[in-house]
Amino acid sequence: MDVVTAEEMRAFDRDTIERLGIPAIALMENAGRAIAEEVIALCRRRASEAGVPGGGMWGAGAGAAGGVVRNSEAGVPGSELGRDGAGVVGGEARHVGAGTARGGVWRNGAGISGAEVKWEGAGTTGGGMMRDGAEAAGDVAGALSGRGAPGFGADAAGFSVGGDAALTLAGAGGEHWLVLAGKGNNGGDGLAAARHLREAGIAVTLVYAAAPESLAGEAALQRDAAAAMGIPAVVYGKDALDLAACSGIVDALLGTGSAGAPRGAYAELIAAANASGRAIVSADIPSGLDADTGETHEPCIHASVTVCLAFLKRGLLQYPGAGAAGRVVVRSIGIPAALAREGGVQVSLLTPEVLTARLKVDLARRRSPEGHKGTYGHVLLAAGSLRMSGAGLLSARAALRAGCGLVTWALPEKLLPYVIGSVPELMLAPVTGGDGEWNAGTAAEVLRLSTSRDCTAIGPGLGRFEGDTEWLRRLWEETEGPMVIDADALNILADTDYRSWSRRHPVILTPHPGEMARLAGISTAEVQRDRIGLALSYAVQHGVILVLKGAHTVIATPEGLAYINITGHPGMGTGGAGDVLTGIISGLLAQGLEVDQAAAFGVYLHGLAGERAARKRDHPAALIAGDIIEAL
Ligand SMILES: NC(=O)C1=CN([C@@H]2O[C@H](COP(=O)(O)OP(=O)(O)OC[C@H]3O[C@@H](n4cnc5c(N)ncnc54)[C@H](O)[C@@H]3O)[C@@H](O)[C@H]2O)[C@H](O)CC1
Ligand SMILES: [K+]
Repeated sequence: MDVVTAEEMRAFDRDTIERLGIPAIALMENAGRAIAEEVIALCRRRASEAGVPGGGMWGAGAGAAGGVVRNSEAGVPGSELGRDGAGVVGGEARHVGAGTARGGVWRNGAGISGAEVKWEGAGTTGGGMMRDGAEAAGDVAGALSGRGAPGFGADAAGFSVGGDAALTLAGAGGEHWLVLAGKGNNGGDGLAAARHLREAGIAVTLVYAAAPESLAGEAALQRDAAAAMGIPAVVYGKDALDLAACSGIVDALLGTGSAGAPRGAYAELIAAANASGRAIVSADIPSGLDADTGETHEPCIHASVTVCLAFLKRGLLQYPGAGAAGRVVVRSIGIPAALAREGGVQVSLLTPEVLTARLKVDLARRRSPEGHKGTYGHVLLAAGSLRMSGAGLLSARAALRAGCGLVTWALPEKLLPYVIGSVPELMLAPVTGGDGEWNAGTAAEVLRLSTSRDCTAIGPGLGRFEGDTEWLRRLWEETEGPMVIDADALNILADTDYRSWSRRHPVILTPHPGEMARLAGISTAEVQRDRIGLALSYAVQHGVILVLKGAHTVIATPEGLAYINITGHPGMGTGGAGDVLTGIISGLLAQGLEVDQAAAFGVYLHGLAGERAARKRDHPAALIAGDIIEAL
């Protein structure tokens, strides 16, 4: 799945309209439908969670034709809102109960609109106007003939008609949604959605953030269509408004055209929507979110669901924005996905499909029946010190669990007696250093060890020592095979300009935000401000694979590509989890994966193992790094 910036989004929008000839209004209609479908899906989920039969919050029977539906459960008068000003003034909300007869061209079950209605079973196809929405979720033929829905056997001779299930909500009569509409196209999306919600029998009131006459282009067209349908509307600041007096809110205030912190009415509506306690469905992005960096301005919508249009936006994957979006659903609106590939989009969500199709990773990690430990490679690990011996053990064990054949752990000789037998599968290579700490004189020994290993990992529990920069430079320039640099080895790099160092084999750096801050010479807060942007620029400038750890780890490559991982668990914020990741990545490298494959797949597996390990604990806080290894 591609991940885009606001600018890329606008370019693909323009290309679709101008080159492919798809009218902008068509895209907006599709956006509106997608938003409405997700609102209806939320209503269904909410109703089923409330244990209300019939799929609707109030049950199919409650939707009496045109009747006033009171939703006593939520303490919110259902349809009275638009009638007597208990909530929203400015026109009456027309309440189309589920039972109200009205025509409507049915869409096929897949929810794909089309002029033709597909007749299941009868084998014939043809257009047709069908009865109202009461039977929408059921089977019209069955209802018409009074018999049950056609199954097999005696009833098979009849035919059935599927309805537009995605835009139908049993018990819709009790729902009343407010659509907060900005004056841009995000607002236009919301206005289009309002019509579809009305079609589903849901009462809707539009809340314009700006004077409706200030809308232009497609948004103005949507405004007029909504008015022509008699959808009630109020203007913020002119009409009385109580955002809590509804059953849900569509946030269509600001989208990718937003700049800076929300201002004026927009800011006030965002704050009021958050304060309402009502479920909020955001169009494209939560209003107040920076679509590129994930920065949340003050105020920013906290959505239950974000219906992201066409392509996933970078800001929805980066905290704090990722924490404001709720459940993110990416919906196609008619902009071809291929435009992202053709347009050179750099960032992908790290999914199994991306691992397979773009990184060519064999997720099954198939093994030859003739394989032996030599087949699966040999990791050299230069790590551990008297006070941090565990880091070496964790990395070494993780490499073995990741599937490599052999691991040699080079460690200060004084540690040896204490770790012998800790991991029987591990080979130990003591290097000289009397006091249990590393020293600059060990570079030659590590280099000698590296000549017969497939990759080298340096850093976990290493500590700092006199001459460590020159020590690392020798290893950087002279070790064979790919190298993984972590922990204190990263701090050594941060203290020097290593871009002058020569390197024949690729390098993976695995900093957490604090180590990244030191590497980039900025504050940790600045690192977190735009993780994707920073990781990409650093990886390209320094010619390394950069694994910027944290919630939604970013894997960036020297070629300017990035993958965003979303496996993992907050319980993984525990000492040693990074050492485990270093081991996993090294173990994959030893098995012959390329550096980008090993980094991305290693992060992905590390996160999955963390999720699995957390589930095994009574509380995820009890998760420790070793649990992650055992869950691989
Ligand atoms: N593929 C697409 O790009 C599609 C986009 N769609 C929707 O359109 C919006 C982007 O619309 P745009 O008109 O560019 O801007 P916005 O609607 O996001 O709002 C900008 C609007 O608000 C004013 N404004 C900007 N910043 C602020 C602020 N900080 N405070 C207050 N007001 C602000 C500004 O003056 C503009 O008037 C995209 O997100 C999609 O939802 C369609 O779906 C079609 C395809
Ligand atoms: K929005």
